[in-house]
Amino acid sequence: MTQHHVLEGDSIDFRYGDHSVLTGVYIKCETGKVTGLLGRNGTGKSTLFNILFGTASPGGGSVRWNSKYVRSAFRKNGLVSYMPQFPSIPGHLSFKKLLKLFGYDDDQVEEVLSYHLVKKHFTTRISNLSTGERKLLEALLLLHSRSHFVLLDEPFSFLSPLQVEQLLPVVRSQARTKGILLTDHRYQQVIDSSDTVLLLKNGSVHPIQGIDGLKSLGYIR
Ligand SMILES: Nc1ncnc2c1ncn2[C@@H]1O[C@H](COP(=O)(O)OP(=O)(O)OP(=O)(O)O)[C@@H](O)[C@H]1O
Repeated sequence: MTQHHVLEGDSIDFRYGDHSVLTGVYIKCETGKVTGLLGRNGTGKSTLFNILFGTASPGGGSVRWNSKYVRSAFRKNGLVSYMPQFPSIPGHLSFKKLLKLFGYDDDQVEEVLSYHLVKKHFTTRISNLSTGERKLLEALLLLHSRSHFVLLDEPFSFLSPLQVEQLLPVVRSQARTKGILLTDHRYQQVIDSSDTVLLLKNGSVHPIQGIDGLKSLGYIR
């Protein structure tokens, strides 16, 4: 049986100069679950992801893995993978070379090769793909990593409706063994794919129950 893991951000404060972005935020991500984070533009979702990943330091509060303080989560092998908002995989590589670079074993390579897009573009230079194709390949790459946690910043943006339909079941199936935290402006897809939905508003995180919850907090009309 797979061990249960929990990644938490607790009492997180973050500011850029005079601009307070996050105040006393608590967020939890656990293996076996998808946590969806919603929020309007500029509310601090990417900032929070960077703090959990360890590439930004909060002014206050802490990040914990299984109740133990963790300073730079990205430095811990196999702990957390992070897909930033904009495609970040190096353009001069092929997906095949990328898998080798990431140390994927034969089983992982076989898993990702089951996707039509991966098979079709296995040896294509990443720079020769469309933004949507790059984004989908990157999401598939991270979702099949051996990390306990996967953070996906806007995985559905740039994707066509069909690509979104392809990605959703992968998110769900990979959450059987991983903890997935995702944020996206396609709120219906976030609601559909998440076990827990949170809204970041005015620097704080609020638990949300479906569309009505989003309406009552003014995220949608
Ligand atoms: N380097 C920076 N210097 C100053 N302010 C910044 C910097 N980066 C981001 N901000 C501000 O911090 C706030 C949070 O930004 P962040 O990118 O985390 O928001 P977001 O919720 O991810 O937005 P979006 O949905 O548009 O991607 C915004 O108001 C933004 O203007």
